[in-house]
Amino acid sequence: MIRSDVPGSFAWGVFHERHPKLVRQVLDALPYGPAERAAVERLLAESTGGVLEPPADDLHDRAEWLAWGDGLWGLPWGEAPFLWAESWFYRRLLDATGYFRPGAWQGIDPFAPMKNAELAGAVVDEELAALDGLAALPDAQRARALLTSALWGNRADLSFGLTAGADGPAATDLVADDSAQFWAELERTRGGRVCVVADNAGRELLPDLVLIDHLLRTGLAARVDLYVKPQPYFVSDATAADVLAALDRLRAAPSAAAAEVGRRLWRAMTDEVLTVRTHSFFCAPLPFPDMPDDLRAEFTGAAMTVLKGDLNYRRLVGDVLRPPTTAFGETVAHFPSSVAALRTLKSEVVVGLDAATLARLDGSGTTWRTDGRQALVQVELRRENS
Ligand SMILES: O=P(O)(O)OC[C@H]1O[C@](O)(CO)[C@@H](O)[C@@H]1O
Repeated sequence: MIRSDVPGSFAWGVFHERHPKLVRQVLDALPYGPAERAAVERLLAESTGGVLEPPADDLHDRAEWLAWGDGLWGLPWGEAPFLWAESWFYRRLLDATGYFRPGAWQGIDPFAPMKNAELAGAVVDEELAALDGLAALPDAQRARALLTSALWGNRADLSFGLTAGADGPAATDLVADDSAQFWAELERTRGGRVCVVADNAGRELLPDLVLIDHLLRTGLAARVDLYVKPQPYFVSDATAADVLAALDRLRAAPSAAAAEVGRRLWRAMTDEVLTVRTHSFFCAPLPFPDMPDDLRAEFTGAAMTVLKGDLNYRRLVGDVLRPPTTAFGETVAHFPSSVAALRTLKSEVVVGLDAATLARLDGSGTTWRTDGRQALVQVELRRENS
């Protein structure tokens, strides 16, 4: 299990380098009062040098967190599993900013200013304008381009931008590519239900929505269930409000093709062909094998579940350091439907690489596991359910 108590490690850097910058951004972006500011600063101090204080009495989800943290309360933060500690950090940040408490800040997404700025950027118009050029392409070629955009859209993650620099690294490599299998399976199950577990809002969610429109428009999916977070999480993770903002951005885009995608998706939502769904599990500090039965039942029978992004990947294959040549299928046998992971590599976890690729990456002298320059499309089929 990865922990964040080794100075210099990636996980240590997330708590000791990334979170302080994030906290500054949050406090600069909204005029929180002294009580919220002090609570956020206390959280930063606790999470970088203190112990895990048990949840306060007034937390509405106190009982769940007490149970999830059983055996961890009172330990230094770095001794908790990395994914657990990150998840608790974001839960506590919402508490500190008053997100759940009656008052002026209730329901205010502390990351909204960053998400809004990203969505408003001129670069988004440029990205959407590219859709006009894709319209004339044959379906298969357009499909490839849309999958690629959804995949690399994961690089636009705002949290990642905090350490990667404004432009981020260049997209250079696909370390595993099951995309042919992805399209072949969707063709085989044509007309089925596809689940998409979203990751980030803004520049990742836009290409995700365009891909969903393609699946619906071409009949590869008759229905799509789009899963988002029930509350702000990991900085840029998409909530239902972010889906609506992205839909508006598409509908109002100068690009005719993008605006048409927005209108089609709007209709798809009103017709319940596209449903936006959520579940408290998506903000729980748990891996997918521990998902509750009601959510498991929703994925069961889907023709395919597409899991976007790094965090979903960690929850899917486990936040542990396995030999990277471990078969992907071995790590996702717990999942109730066929799965496709679309992810750029932004944490140390990776499986399903072939030995030659691994040797090349290890010999490259780069921080390939975490620098976001590599991406993967990994598919595992569960045919008895489709
Ligand atoms: O947005 P993504 O692709 O899930 O990536 C978020 C990643 O950023 C990190 O939070 C690092 O801060 C990783 O722990 C996490 O996997």
